[in-house]
Amino acid sequence: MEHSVVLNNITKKYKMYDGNKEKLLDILLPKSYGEDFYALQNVSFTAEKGDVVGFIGVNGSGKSTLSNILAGIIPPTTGEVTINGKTALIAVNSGLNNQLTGRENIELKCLMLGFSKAQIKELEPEIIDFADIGKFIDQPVKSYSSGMKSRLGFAISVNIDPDILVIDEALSVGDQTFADKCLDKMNEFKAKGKTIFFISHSIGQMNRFCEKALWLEYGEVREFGPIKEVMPKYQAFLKEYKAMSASEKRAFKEKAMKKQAGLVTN
Ligand SMILES: Nc1ncnc2c1ncn2[C@@H]1O[C@H](COP(=O)(O)OP(=O)(O)OP(=O)(O)O)[C@@H](O)[C@H]1O
Repeated sequence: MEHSVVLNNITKKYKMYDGNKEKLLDILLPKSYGEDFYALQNVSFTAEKGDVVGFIGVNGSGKSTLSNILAGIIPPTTGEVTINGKTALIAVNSGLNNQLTGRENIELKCLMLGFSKAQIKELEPEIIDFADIGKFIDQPVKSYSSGMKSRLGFAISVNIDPDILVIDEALSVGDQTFADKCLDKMNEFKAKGKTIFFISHSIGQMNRFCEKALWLEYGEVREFGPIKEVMPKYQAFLKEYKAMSASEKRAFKEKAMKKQAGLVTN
């Protein structure tokens, strides 16, 4: 098997700001808390070429942070990331320059990836056709709806022929027709043996599309394995979590936040 992505002991640490989050921590952790916040802690896993991995976990567990690290958008604080191939991230509100028009964004992204002017000229109509956003292609991206941004982001990412595709909630905006078109393209990529990381709030979509699942719990890997084995455990956890009383939920969240603030290690 050929390794596509190897993550070794990845940690992503953020500094806490003076915003609501700090106030929330003040309420939950009145005694003391670190200034640091660990969005990811000691995350290690290997994905083989052709793996289709779903990231699962409750809100704030680190799925998008991990996607951004895989796509090279942000670096980890510590740990090693080995990526064999060209990665493309498809996410809502990510990777597009708001000041530039859609067409200029296409050109910029392609230039950054090392495409020649001639290659860009050839690719551009395909991307514009896939995005299907009409004359908005020559308007600045800041005037786009989130669905339009997602369409353009998806169109660019799938047409630059990446080896590794990271799809973060991109199908949750926009209409069903476009989502179906994207799913077709994703299945085409899967059939070609490309490596795919997929985040969706739809458990059905994850079960249908992914072969493996990485379950993140407040920044740590709780399980990684075949989705058929991991998803039922995650769903059992969700059921248990939903059945908790308000005080049990609070205790669970408090423990997680202390962990993420680096105050407890287990
Ligand atoms: N730039 C940042 N500065 C500080 N904290 C951040 C930053 N980005 C993310 N975080 C925090 O890191 C944690 C993980 O966030 P992330 O967006 O990766 O989670 P997620 O699993 O994708 O959540 P969701 O399902 O809600 O999208 C969250 O508590 C979030 O508030």
